[in-house]
Amino acid sequence: MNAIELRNLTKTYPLFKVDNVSLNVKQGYITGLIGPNGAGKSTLIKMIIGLIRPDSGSIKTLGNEMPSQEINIKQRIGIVSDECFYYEHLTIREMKKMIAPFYKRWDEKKFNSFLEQFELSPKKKIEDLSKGMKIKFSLAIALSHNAELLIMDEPTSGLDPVFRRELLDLLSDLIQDETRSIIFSTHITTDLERIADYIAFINQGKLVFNETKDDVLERYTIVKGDMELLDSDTRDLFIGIRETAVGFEGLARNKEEAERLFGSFALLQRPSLEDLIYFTAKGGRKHA
Ligand SMILES: Nc1ncnc2c1ncn2[C@@H]1O[C@H](COP(=O)(O)OP(=O)(O)OP(=O)(O)O)[C@@H](O)[C@H]1O
Repeated sequence: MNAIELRNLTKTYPLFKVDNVSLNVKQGYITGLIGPNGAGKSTLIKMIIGLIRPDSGSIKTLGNEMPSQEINIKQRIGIVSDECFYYEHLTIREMKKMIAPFYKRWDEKKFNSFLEQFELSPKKKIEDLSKGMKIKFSLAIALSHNAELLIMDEPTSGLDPVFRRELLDLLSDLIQDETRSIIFSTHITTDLERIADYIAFINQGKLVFNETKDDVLERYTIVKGDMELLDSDTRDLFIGIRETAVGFEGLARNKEEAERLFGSFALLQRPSLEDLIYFTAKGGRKHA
């Protein structure tokens, strides 16, 4: 089952295009959305939550089509973002009073207990909340109406390390019953290394891959070696290469082929998600 199904999604801006993206977000798992600055992550998320309309393509969320079944979808999803969708001059309590009646499955007790857990005073005005507090507030709202799908745009970027770790634990607990799903865009790739099951990688508006984290980190490899190992044939294996006075370091698209080509002459290491973004962006820029 898929929590989200994107088919041939396209959105064209004067200087940028989300280009024919098809992507399944699996139900019961955490999918991390990664990519360099300006890759199109927020644009994609905004299309999923109905803030902007695609030029073409289709979006199905929890089995319902956007935009025709948007109201039904909004009942069942939670959106977490530091972009404020609230009235700044209201207090947390006043804002909650406006939001809660919209949700059929609103749980007041749960909301109050999240406010306590997140150390948010209901008397505080939205405009006086820090970036991290705004994320905590939108998280409390999202978790208090039993959302089946959480859509999170950089939820951990404004959080201190202690709460960030707590949030990641909370998200891991949430998906344990396998009915809930989370899509989570972030630049803090170590968060995804900790909790994501799937990684969807976007670069320059195109989907590069959407696979399990383990498959991704197994398939690619970092290669470190002397410059004389690089010729026109071996260079083809690399998505991106960083050359220095003493040698090179690159991301190879196929670990087995790198092992066959370089044998014991180079050092092969498991990449991090950050390596994937760094070398893909670097490779793209070099050949642009
Ligand atoms: N309303 C708009 N009009 C024109 N261009 C836009 C608009 N919104 C976004 N863009 C452009 O679309 C591109 C993708 O932006 P987007 O915010 O989706 O990227 P992102 O992957 O979320 O980046 P970041 O990691 O920096 O947040 C950027 O080049 C941006 O300038």
